[in-house]
Amino acid sequence: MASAAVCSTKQEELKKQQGSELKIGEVHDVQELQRACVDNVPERYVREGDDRPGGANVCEQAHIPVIDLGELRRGGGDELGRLRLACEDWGFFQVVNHGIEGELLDEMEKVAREFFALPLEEKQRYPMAPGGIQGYGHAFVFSDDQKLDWCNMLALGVSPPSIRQPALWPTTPAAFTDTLVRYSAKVRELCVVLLARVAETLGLPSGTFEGMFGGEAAVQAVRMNFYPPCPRPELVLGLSAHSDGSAVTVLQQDAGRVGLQVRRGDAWVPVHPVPHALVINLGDSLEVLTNGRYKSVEHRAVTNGEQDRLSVVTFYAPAYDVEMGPLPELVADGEPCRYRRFNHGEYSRHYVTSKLEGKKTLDFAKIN
Ligand SMILES: O=C(O)CCC(=O)C(=O)O
Ligand SMILES: [Fe+2]
Repeated sequence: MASAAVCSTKQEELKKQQGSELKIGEVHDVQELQRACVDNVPERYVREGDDRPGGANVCEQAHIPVIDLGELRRGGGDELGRLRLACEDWGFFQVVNHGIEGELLDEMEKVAREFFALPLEEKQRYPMAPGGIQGYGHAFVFSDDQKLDWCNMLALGVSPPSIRQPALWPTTPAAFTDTLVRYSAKVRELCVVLLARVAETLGLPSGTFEGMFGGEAAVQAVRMNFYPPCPRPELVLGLSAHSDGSAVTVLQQDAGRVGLQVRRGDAWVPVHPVPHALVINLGDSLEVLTNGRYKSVEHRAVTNGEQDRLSVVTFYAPAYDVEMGPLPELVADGEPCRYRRFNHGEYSRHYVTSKLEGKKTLDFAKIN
């Protein structure tokens, strides 16, 4: 769900039915492949041409901006101006002084790592249905000729309660649920603050997004991505290039392990983790609401031969029944309206039933 695109329970049932008809072929558990000490990767993981990582189009010189949320709170310097630039120019930035204690981030990382370290049979007690989006497995696989990502995932709907599937929440490690609940509450607060500041950068009242997202009904989902070391990292992707369907995404990653890359023109810019900073990116929903003033930006994950990597990713989006479309304030005189109006649940459904393929899913909303 490179989005808040977790289905409601009803949608989830629908997908399960669809899933039983999907022919997705053999999808290996990549940790098991890695444990088996294979020195090559199955053909379905091997990418071609531009889709391969590395090479001349990786730009080591550029870095996504770092925004100091403490400074923003104090109204110091021109941090709001820097945030505007980060949204306009990058769609990606890291936040420091974000108000979430490092200890809680560490706890979240610990329980997620403990989960992925469990034996396969234990993790398979929380299976993601073929074509499904919640549970342990591989999301976004819909056909047997589709390339696969070198990644295991645990994806869970967090909020509102109607999207939670408690049977898919691991009971081992014992602290998992409590930690995720505490973590998610803090991350949600951060999303609200960020969206308030983003509204200000657009000259809108700070409550604009929160007001229209449906309060408690706003959708929050989490995906934990675990990338084991890969014997042929130059051939595979950890996660295919995509934009997130969310309004805003909060990504926590291991200190010192680089894997996330952000599209910038024809180049890919690696994100070097700042300890205890969180990576923020704007998703498709915000692109639509801002009539393209701020764009969701493509990103992907690459693997390496030596170290595993974990990311804990929260997607925050409007409630499913919210009517989407560019905000009238952002369709300036003479400027065309670039996106049609649609229901957010409809977009979510479209997103989670499409494979990850750059920004293709957003064609759904674009007016040519
Ligand atoms: O693992 C990463 O760094 C990327 C994860 C991501 O983009 C996602 O889960 O949507
Ligand atoms: Fe993503």
